[in-house]
Formats: sequence, structure tokens, C-alpha cells
Amino acid sequence: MNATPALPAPVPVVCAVIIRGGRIMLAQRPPGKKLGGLWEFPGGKVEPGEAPEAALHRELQEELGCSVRITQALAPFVHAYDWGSIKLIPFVCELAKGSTEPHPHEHTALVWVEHEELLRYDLAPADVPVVEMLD
Ligand SMILES: Nc1nc2c([nH]c(=O)n2[C@H]2C[C@H](O)[C@@H](COP(=O)(O)OP(=O)(O)OP(=O)(O)O)O2)c(=O)[nH]1
Repeated sequence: MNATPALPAPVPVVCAVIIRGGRIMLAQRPPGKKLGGLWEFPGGKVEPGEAPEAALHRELQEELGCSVRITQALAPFVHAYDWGSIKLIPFVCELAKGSTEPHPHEHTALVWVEHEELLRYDLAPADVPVVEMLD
């Protein structure tokens, strides 16, 4: 008999590194939520049975009202927080032709920053390895 309790599976979360004119979008999480005030790549939890790409398009419509074109899928990885683990599934994207300008429906603020500036922001800890994957 195995006495070790099974750990809950990591929660799958998609995020978008949206690049425009050489700058990358960061979005600030609202205060009062987990990781409140920290900066992240927009995205969110994948629903059961949903493809990661579909989750990405759905979350970006909900959060920013914009549409994107995925240009690269980065390697997913697991990050452990003290409340549980997430499996972060990052995509590099650009705004789709004809997309509405992104607006923060759920975030406190959006900024477009140079690659070199990304690590100067207080990022959600799981996002630091994503920055390191970007060339
Ligand atoms: N959207 C997004 N979430 C991220 C990133 N990095 C990171 O650690 N996360 C975490 C924050 C949340 O705990 C979870 C995504 O949840 P969510 O954005 O869909 O929803 P939420 O804030 O209501 O989640 P929660 O408070 O219930 O954890 O993944 C990121 O770059 N983008």
C-alpha cells in the first residue's frame, strides 16, 4: 500500500507574451487577489476539456477585449506556490490584424515594456522563467 497522499495536479494556466513594436505587455494584478499588485502576462486558467490555445483567446477577449495571433508556443513548466502548483503554458503572440486596442477590464494597469526592462517589474514569481525563455 502506498501511504503517500497524491498531490493535486498542477492547475493549467495559459499566458500571452504579446509583442508590439519590440515592446512586451505586462498587466498588473488587482489588489486583494492572489499575487495582488504583481505584474503578469495576461491569461488565466484553462477550463476542463479546453485546448490551451482556445483558453488563451478566450481569456484575452475577457481580460483585454483583444484578439491575437500566436507566433510561438514556449515550453510549459510547473511552478509551486505555497497554496498549490500551476502548470504555466506560455505563448508568444502579436495583436491580430484589426484587433481592438487592448484595455484592462480586470487588471489595474497595462504597460508595454522593452525586453530588458521586464525583470525590473515585480513579476508573479512563475513569470520570471518565462522572461528567461525569451530571446
Ligand atoms: N494569468 C496569469 N496568471 C498567472 C501568471 N503567472 C502566475 O503565477 N499566474 C497565476 C496567478 C493565478 O494564481 C493563476 C491564474 O489564475 P487566473 O488569473 O485565471 O485567476 P485568478 O486570479 O482568479 O486565480 P486565483 O486567484 O483563483 O488563483 O496563475 C501569468 O503570467 N498570467
